[in-house]
Amino acid sequence: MSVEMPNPSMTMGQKGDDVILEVKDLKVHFHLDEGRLKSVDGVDLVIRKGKTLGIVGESGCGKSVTSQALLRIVPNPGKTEGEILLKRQNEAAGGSGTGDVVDLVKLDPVGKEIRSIRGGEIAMIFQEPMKAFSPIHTIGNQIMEAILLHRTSDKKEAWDIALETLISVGMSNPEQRLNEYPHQLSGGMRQRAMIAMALASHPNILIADEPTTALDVTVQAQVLKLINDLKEKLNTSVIFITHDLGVIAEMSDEVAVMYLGKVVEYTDVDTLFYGPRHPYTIALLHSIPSVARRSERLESIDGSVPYPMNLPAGCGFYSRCKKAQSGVCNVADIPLVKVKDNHYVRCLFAEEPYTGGDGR
Ligand SMILES: Nc1ncnc2c1ncn2[C@@H]1O[C@H](COP(=O)(O)OP(=O)(O)OP(=O)(O)O)[C@@H](O)[C@H]1O
Repeated sequence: MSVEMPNPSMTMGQKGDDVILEVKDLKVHFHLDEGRLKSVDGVDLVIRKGKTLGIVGESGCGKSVTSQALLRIVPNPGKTEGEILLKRQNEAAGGSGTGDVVDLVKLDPVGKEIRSIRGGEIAMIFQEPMKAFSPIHTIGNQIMEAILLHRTSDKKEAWDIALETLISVGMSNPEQRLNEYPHQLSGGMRQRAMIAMALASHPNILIADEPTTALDVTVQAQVLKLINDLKEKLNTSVIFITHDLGVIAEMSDEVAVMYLGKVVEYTDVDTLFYGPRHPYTIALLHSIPSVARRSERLESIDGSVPYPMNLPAGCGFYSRCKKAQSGVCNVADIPLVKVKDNHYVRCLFAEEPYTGGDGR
C-alpha cells in the first residue's frame, strides 16, 4: 500500500494533459468561539477536461464547503488552506490561453482575478436558483450581464447569445422569458434559466451543487440530461455534488466519497459501484434500492455525520462502522491509500475486496 494521489505540480505541466483543476490538501476550518470546526480537512481532487467528478456523502460531510472553497466564496470566519490549481485556458474569460496554472487559494477572494474566473472559467449552479438570481432584474438582463462580463462587449450580440442559451437549455417561450423576473418562472424553468446563466459564459468547469434535489422526478431527469448533453457538446468539466448515489451513477466518470471533511474513497464510477472498499461507501450503497440486491434488506446507516469539532483521534467513521476495531481504528488518523490504479481508500481494511456481501 502506498499513499499517493496524483501530484498537481507534476501532472498539470505535462503536455496534452487533460487535468484542468487539481485540489491538494484543501482545508476549510471555521474558527468559532467554541473551537475550530474542520468542515473540510485535507481533500485532494482531480478534475479532467470534459469529465464529471461526482462528490457524494451525507449531509454535513463537507461537500458544499468544498465547492465554496473552489470559488473562494467560503463565508467568514472560514479559513481556506491548501492548493487549488487551475489551468487557465479560456481567453474570452480573461485567461491567458497559455495553460498557465494559478493557485486560487493565493488569490484575493474579492480581487479582479478570482472575479474573472468566477462565473467565467468556473460557473456554479445551486439547489435553489433564487440564490443565483436577483429578484429585481429580469432573467435576460442577468444572463446578459454574465455574457457582457465574460464573452463580448456588444449588447446586441449578448442578447442574441442569451436567447440562444435559453433555447439550448430547452426553455419554453425563450424570448418572453428574457423579459420576465425570476419569480414568474416555475421551479423547473428557473433551474433551466440558472443553468443557462452559468453556461452562457462558456465555463471550462461547471460546479453543480445538488441542482435537482428540490425538483420533481421528471424535471430532475430532464435537468440531469441537459447537463450531460451540454457537457458532451461543449466539453465542459463538471463537479457534481449530491447525497444521491443514483444520480452519481448517472452523471459521474469519477467519484469522491466524502465523510467528515475528508475523501474516504476515490475512484472511477464502475469501481465505486462494483468494487467499493470503504465501509462507508458500502453502507451508502446498501441504503439505496437500485443497487442493493433484491434478496438483501435495505439498510440505513445508523446515526449521522458527527459535528466536525474536537473530534477524537482515528477514523471519522469509527462510531458508525461495522468493521471498526477498538485500539486499531481509533488510534491515529487513517491515510488515504492506493489500493490499485485509480482507486484510493481511507480504511485500514481497504485491502479486503468487496465480495458483494453485506459489507461487514
Ligand atoms: N458558514 C459556516 N459556518 C460554520 N460551520 C459551517 C458553515 N458552513 C458549513 N458549516 C459546517 O461544516 C460542515 C460541512 O458542511 P457542508 O454544508 O459542506 O456539508 P454538506 O455535505 O454540503 O451537507 P448538505 O448536503 O447538508 O449541504 C457541517 O458540519 C456544517 O455545519
